[in-house]
Amino acid sequence: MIRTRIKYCGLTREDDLAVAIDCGVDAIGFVAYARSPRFVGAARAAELAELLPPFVTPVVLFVNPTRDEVAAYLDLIPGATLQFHGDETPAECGQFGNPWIKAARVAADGRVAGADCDLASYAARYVGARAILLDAHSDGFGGAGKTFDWRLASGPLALPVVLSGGLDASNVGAGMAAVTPLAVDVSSGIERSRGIKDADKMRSFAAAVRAADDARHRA
Ligand SMILES: O=C(O)c1ccccc1N[C@@H]1O[C@H](COP(=O)(O)O)[C@@H](O)[C@H]1O
Repeated sequence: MIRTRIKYCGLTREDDLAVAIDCGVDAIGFVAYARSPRFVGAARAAELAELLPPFVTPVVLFVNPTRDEVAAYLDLIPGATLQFHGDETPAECGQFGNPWIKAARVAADGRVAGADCDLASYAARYVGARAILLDAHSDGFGGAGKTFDWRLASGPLALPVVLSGGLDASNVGAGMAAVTPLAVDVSSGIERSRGIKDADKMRSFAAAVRAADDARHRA
């Protein structure tokens, strides 16, 4: 039985990274969106990525970047997976040759914000992605700590699902039961303040994911 992968996103500090690694996470996200309070520049992201052990994937998160912005991160972290949260086209996401993930901002009516289609059509459109990341529609482009109606994501999609948006230790098990994602991704729910992670919350979140996996395997 495959265990649910865990990605912690928006890390900015070495101490937080050490705890995340100790939690056994599979991926760490660095935010390359300059308007985010979790923003880290390419050099700082590379410094942090250097500390990752083998088999923990660095992910760099963009919102409508220029080609040069992405290239600046890839120069320093060539093996990074790219995560796109804006209105990037499939061709724009795929042009770097790196693995990439496309975020869908799910609105209350099941439509994908900025795309005027439902989730199934959106996933089919981005079929070159490694996965579709589901986040709640919010005023910004994501990372708002807001959940969406998980029932909207219970049907089959053309891509593996990364469940995200307002997850924390108290609700991630329910989200996993509703969506059966490949992975879960969290930022706000493991923070003390924007960009500053909380060790206890990181540990509780990982434990909650493991407990939900164990419960599913026993059922
Ligand atoms: O983290 C940010 O500031 C951010 C900015 C712009 C787009 C996405 C962003 N974060 C990602 O959003 C999801 C959900 O985050 P949360 O757990 O609800 O805070 C996650 O993938 C973040 O990495």
